[in-house]
Amino acid sequence: MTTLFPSRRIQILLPLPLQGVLDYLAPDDLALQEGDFVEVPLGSKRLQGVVWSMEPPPSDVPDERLKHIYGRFDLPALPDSLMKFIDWVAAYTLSPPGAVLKMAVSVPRAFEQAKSRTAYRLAVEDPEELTAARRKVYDAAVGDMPLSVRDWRDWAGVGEGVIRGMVKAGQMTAVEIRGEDSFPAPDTTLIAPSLSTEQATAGEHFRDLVRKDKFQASLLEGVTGAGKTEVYFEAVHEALLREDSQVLVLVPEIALTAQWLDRFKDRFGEEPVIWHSELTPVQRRRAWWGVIHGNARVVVGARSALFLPFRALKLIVVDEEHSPTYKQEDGVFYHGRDMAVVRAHQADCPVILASATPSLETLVNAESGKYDWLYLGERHGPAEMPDMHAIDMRKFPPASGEWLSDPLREALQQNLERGEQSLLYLNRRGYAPLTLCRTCGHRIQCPHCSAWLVEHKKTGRLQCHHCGHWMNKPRHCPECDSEDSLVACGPGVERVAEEVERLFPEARLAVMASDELNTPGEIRETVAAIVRHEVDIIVGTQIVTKGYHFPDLTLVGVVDSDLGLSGGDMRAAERTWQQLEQVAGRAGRAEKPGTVLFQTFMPEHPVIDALVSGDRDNFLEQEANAREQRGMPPFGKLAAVILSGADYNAVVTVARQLGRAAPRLTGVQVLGPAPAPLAYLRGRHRYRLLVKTEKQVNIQNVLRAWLDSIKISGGVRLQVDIDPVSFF
Ligand SMILES: Nc1ncnc2c1ncn2[C@@H]1O[C@H](COP(=O)(O)OP(=O)(O)OP(=O)(O)O)[C@@H](O)[C@H]1O
Ligand SMILES: [Zn+2]
Repeated sequence: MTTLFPSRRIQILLPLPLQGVLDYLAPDDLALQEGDFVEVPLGSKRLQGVVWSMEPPPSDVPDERLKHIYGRFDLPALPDSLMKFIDWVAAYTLSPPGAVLKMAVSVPRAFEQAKSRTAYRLAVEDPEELTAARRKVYDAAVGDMPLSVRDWRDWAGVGEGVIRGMVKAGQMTAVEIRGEDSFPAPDTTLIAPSLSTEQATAGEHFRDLVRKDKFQASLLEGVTGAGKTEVYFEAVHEALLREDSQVLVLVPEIALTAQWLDRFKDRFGEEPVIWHSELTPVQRRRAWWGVIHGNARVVVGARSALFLPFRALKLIVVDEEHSPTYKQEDGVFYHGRDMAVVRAHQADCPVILASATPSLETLVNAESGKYDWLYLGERHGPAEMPDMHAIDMRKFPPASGEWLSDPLREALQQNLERGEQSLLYLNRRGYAPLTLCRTCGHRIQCPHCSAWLVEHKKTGRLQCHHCGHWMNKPRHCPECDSEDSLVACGPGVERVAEEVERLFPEARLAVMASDELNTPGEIRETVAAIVRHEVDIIVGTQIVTKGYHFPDLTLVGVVDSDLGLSGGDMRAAERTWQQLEQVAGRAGRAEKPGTVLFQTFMPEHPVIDALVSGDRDNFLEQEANAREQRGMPPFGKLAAVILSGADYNAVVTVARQLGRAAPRLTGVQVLGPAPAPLAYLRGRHRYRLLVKTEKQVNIQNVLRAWLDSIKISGGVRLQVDIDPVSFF
């Protein structure tokens, strides 16, 4: 094609996992700047991309060979700080920049002009009068956001008829919304709760940092129930006092933050803008538009919110910064907490990492003075830290097929009699983790994964927790065909709940696990029922550890404190301590004192000792020393290379090639290849290699040189995980 108009060469990044930017031509008279959204031809397709550079370096491709862009979208440009962040994340994680860009712009119909449409908003006067189904809808409402009938249906997990019925009954009102409708601004004039001295000191420190308007990372550490949220709300408030400012709060699991949202609304009069992967397309688009146009002032979201196009980010908060859910382990592998610090650096604003159980990585940075370190040593109000005790299961073994020891049973009984709430914690979904044949010893495995199938009694199924494969529980052993010979081994929450029902038939029981509580609405419902004290005993998995505040909950029993301690990776002890400290932290958060009982076969284990004695400093110091001696993070660097494929031989061949080509450099050590602990996952065989380097080594360069030297074929997928968190 000959050029009719004078044009210039620009570089476009497309949201595709291609290697880099592509050169295009743009007409001279089209006002363009870096960050602009444009439409371009690629092959036979029309694609949306972003102008990445207006001054591309010289290339061998002559202008005549280049294609012209079609045009520019009427959207604000992608902010410079986000473009830098995308490049940085791509380089750090060894991902194509386009794959990272995709996370920032994967918004349905982001580029179209919005059409107006009808949505419905709740107008319920007295929730007590609602039918059970309508109550579900009411409880599912997260904020005042109007939704379409279909979105309400999905969100609340009810039929469309329920929604239409509510509209008819005047319990919902119709509103016309446009995709780019702006969000109401938070109210900064409301009266704040009065802070304790230590809360106020920390709060003032953060206000100061926000006023300075510069990058600074801080650790906000405080015992469970210390009121960390109130304290970082001070910083949020200060940031909101600035015109057009934006704030990002990351939380580990957005579906579980109903209580947090209520508190935000109490403090700022409005709901924040919510961002996570399960938003409906309309919600997603509206939030994204709000952020790029600047009227979304506070966003609370999952890790992916880091890639939203904030124009004027003045503060980032990472709540529960220790949480493993911040790590993304597919596509672009990244750690949300670490990337939040980078994002803040590029936006030149403060970042607050909050936790009662900070990660070792963050503690090391706080200790070295790199991060500011604020500490809250006391619970808010009259609440005291709970009493913690270990129950030595060697001395109090439960009968076969039972899981609660006598001391724990007695404590439950007494708590029931006092009319207080108890929580039994076991981080295992389902009824039993293993089904075994009594006759031949056969264990029922997933055909697609090297994992046992987990029995779920409620559905009568055996289910794989990795790939979702399931089968009905058979009467006959699939191996030896004996009838009624299959037995359930070990406990899951359903089985513990069964034991509680047997022991305390009069107690009102709630099971909280991600199986039972699928929709966010149902989780919200259960949480509300617990707060209303319509539940006496809760049996739950790790989803109950997520920052909940139940004033009448005074007893926490950990069914198996040793789960996760044996045979684990380098973070097993740290992670177990964090989980147990967090779950223990649910006890006694208001006037009534709390007790925590840890059932364990290893009462002398350092983790149990740290919990019971409260001497976490000593425990964490030992953990840090052990890691330092082995050159493990944060004292050295680590990366995992994961190979997978349907063809076992192809995977092994590539793994061996990589092993042979492993770099032999000082300060660099390659471990493996070895079959992954989960050697077969979703129908793919898996091998792993670990690269460990000294801190000053540029591990990305080492990896690039090494991995580029190998040709990968036979359908083998290679994934790089910098700073791996899990090692399965
Ligand atoms: N200054 C205050 N005034 C009134 N209420 C407060 C104050 N500080 C904290 N609270 C209340 O105390 C409870 C515990 O606070 P919060 O949930 O923020 O603790 P936390 O430090 O985040 O604990 P965890 O780490 O266990 O989640 C909440 O119900 C909160 O509203
Ligand atoms: Zn499976």
